[in-house]
Amino acid sequence: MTSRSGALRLGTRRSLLATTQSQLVADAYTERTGRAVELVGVTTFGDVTKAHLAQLGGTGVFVSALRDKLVEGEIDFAVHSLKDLPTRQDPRFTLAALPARHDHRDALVGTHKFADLAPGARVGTGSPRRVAMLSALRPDLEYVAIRGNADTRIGKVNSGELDAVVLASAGLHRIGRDAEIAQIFEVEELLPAPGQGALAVECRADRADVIEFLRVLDDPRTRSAVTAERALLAALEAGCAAPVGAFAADDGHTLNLTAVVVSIDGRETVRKSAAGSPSEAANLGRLLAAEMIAEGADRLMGEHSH
Ligand SMILES: NCc1[nH]cc(CCC(=O)O)c1CC(=O)O
Repeated sequence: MTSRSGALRLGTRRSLLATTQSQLVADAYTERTGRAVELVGVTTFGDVTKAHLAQLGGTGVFVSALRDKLVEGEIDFAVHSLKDLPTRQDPRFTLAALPARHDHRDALVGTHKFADLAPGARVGTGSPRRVAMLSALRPDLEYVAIRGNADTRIGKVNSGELDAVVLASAGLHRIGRDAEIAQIFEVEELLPAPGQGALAVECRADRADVIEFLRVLDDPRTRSAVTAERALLAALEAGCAAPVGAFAADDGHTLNLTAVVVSIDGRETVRKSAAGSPSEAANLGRLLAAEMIAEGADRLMGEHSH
């Protein structure tokens, strides 16, 4: 509450996805509390050097620039894509709210559905997880590593350089590009990244006042689901580039978690599900990870672990 107007200051990167996500959270906060939120643009090193860093394990660059502003007291909170946040908790910060997740799935952008792509068609994605799982379904397609924001990626389809690209459905909806979706993959076909589609509202752990204000944005069922997904990812000791998919859903009574680890060529898979109490979400994730490791999941991850 340190802006002159008394509004909470929300620091945001300047990309279209980041500003849209921040505005969504700001609007939800204002709607629920009647209080204003002031958006503060933060230019990060990662934004200046464009897409390259984001692929070189550089998502941390985006996160840490906003965290620096939290530490300096220039902003009160920040909104991240949860799947870009490292699973290792930094004790200086807390996830004050995990708003309701609306779509966790991956989407195919292009003119054809996945099954209708011609053999040899070129499908763009920068994610080893997506390549591994899609290769298992369609080993006859060519998977092309691509970088950059959604706009750049979709541009490669419109220019004819690629036949399709795979992106998170949630991001496409948020930036208003959902009309270009040819197909949404169900989790039986393509398990999303842990935390995909969820937003993380982060503030300093020592700001009890801000934590209290932001609590209204938290959705307990989303929190238990993504807690299980991220505990599993952490227990697998998988790096952000590892071919790990996970999805959990909390119906209010039971938390169901499904996870998969795929070898990079898509030929070998360890896929398992477990159910438990939402209050034991982290334990459920760790338990399932241990079972998957016992079945060889760590060997499949190979060079992509850590
Ligand atoms: N890794 C980049 C990233 N981080 C969050 C999203 C989309 C929104 C989300 O998953 O919450 C994306 C793009 C994508 O994977 O298509």
